[in-house]
Amino acid sequence: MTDILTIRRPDDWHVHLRDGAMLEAVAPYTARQFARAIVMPNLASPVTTVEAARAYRERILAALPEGHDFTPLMTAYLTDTIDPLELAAGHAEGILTAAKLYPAGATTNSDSGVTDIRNIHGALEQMEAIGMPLLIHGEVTDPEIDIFDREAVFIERTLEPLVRRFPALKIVLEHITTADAVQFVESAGPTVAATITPHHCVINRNAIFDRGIRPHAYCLPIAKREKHRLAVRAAAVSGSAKFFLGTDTAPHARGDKESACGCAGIFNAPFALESYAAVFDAEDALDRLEAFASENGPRFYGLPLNEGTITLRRISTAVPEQLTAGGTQLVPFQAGETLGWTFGP
Ligand SMILES: NC(=O)N[C@@H](CC(=O)O)C(=O)O
Ligand SMILES: [Zn+2]
Ligand SMILES: [Zn+2]
Repeated sequence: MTDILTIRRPDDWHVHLRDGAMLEAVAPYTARQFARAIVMPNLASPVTTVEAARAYRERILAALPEGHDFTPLMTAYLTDTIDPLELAAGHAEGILTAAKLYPAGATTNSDSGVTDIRNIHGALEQMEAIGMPLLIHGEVTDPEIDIFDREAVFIERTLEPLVRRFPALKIVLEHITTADAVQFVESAGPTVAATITPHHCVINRNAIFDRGIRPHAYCLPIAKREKHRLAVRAAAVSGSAKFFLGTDTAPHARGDKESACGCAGIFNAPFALESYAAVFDAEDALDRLEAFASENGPRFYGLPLNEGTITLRRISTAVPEQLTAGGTQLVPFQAGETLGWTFGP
């Protein structure tokens, strides 16, 4: 039995660091466990320009603890009117690592997102030409489509045609939640990959309605039925280079979650590696955690692997019921549970 697991320093390929007081409250958690993170651009005022990304990166760096060793990798928020040359300039300068497609209305702060994929064909052509990855929140927004089917229908209606039209475009289907997504990514060519969250490996949709309504288990894409959780979890631990770590840590203040119209998002940054380690351990796949957490992502993005290591020890960690930072109350994923692993440098 493995009790001490030392792996190359990992990265988080999907995080929401927010802004202002919330940024200061949450950034240290991600910086504690990860060397780099792909930072989502869905701020209240979305990050749509190189200047906005540069300024946001500065605010993130200013929010980090003294002596940190963390690099935020910035993304641009695609809109119907995004300028392809802005993306190219930001990518060439090393400010914009990737660009993010939010179908308008699909999730938190997506109102300025894309209303019709044809509106960004010019941007996608540009990105394909320069090797800039496209990151996708893959859900249709058609209100006729059942919320539990929105990812599968997006794959069929939008993603399949997109991959055919832009065969060289690097695409990351973010936070996959269905067997359909796993199957699509596995059967696609090497330009298509996916991130997997800890929560979609751990909970199915029953968790949202466990003896009452559970706002802290609500996120988008919403957790699906058990067979989908098992497929996503199997993909994460499979060893396939197409799947890598992206927590989708998405903090909202406790009061905004526990509300008549609660916000979507699960805050898992504080114990993300402990959560993933428990999953890989239960699947007898601890030997594959390093590839998932530290190798597959940078290889797909074409970035160097990190130097240095982190260590996970088989020592239990009690996840607190609540965390308070700078007056903000946050409920972490798996609050009140005990995880079998502890992260350390
Ligand atoms: N995942 C979520 O439920 N919420 C994210 C947005 C997103 O990643 O879709 C957020 O920004 O709150
Ligand atoms: Zn999303
Ligand atoms: Zn997200």
